[in-house]
Amino acid sequence: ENLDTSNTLGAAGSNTSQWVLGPVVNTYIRGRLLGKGGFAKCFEMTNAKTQRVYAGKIIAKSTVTKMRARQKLRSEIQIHASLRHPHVVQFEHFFEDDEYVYILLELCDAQTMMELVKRRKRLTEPEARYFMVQILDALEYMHRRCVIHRDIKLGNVFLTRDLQVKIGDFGLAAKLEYDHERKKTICGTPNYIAPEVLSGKNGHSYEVDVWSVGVVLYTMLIGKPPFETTDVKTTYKRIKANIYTFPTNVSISRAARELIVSTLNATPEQRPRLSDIWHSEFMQGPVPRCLPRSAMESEPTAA
Ligand SMILES: COc1cc(C(=O)NC2CCN(C)CC2)ccc1Nc1cc2c(cn1)c(C)nn2-c1cc(Cl)cc(CCC(N)=O)c1
Repeated sequence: ENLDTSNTLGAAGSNTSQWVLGPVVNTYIRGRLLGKGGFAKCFEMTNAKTQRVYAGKIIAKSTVTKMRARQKLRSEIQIHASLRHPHVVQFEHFFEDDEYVYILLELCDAQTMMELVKRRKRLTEPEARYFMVQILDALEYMHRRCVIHRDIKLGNVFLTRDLQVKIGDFGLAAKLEYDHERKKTICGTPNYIAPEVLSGKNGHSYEVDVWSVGVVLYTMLIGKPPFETTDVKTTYKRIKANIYTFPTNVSISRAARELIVSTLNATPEQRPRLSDIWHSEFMQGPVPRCLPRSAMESEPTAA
């Protein structure tokens, strides 16, 4: 191989890729396709030497042609690479060659909370608290580092084999340069988008992640998102008008309802701060220390 110091892709077979990292050659075996998202395809990638398996997001440069999209990708990599936390997907490495950008990330064997909630229909309140603790932990860490995730949704809450939460996908994240900075724009459509992002009047900040936590909590307990409709425009109208209901056939505690209502406040300043959510009545309830693997399939029976 040309042992130059840049990360170049050695000439190898289609499923194996070699990167010459200065004197060290890293060979990765590309495995099965795990899924697609945005410009990326995600494969299992195994480091031939260490046998460690990663989630490798591979983006064809030919699809990321506009400066805006390239800047977004650079920003995702820059922000994600700067984070290290037990409940944030670990950013391992990133390489590029003439055709592709490769982002090696921590593999989460149990996929995301979207699959879990789909399979279970809805979660119990103790289970929701178990996940909320880890999501709040990760978000407090990000906010302390002036990072807003801006796309917190079930599909971005990844789960390890032992059902530990790992927040991923920093494709819509933003780093604030100073504390009271208000972001004016966001390119891309967050699923659980906050009203102030839609109106764009006075910018948005950390409160958008609190809004999304409310949407995640509602979705875990009810089984579907509060503003979901068949078409995006109607969903946006409901978000702007703050129209959502608690279905009568699903019973949730008053404390859960109160926490959801407080986080889904149309006025960002009136929402609780992340630190306030810890002291909400809902979060004082019992929190399982861990969840049995069977929670992926059925409601844990009271031990
Ligand atoms: C073993 O680990 C996984 C397995 C699967 C899986 O079984 N996917 C099946 C593959 C077969 N098809 C038919 C159904 C889904 C899916 C995800 C896994 N793990 C897994 C996937 C991961 C990550 C960590 N860990 C990270 C970080 N980013 N991504 C990532 C990245 C992209 Cl671009 C797209 C997707 C899929 C959509 C989604 N949000 O889940 C995921």
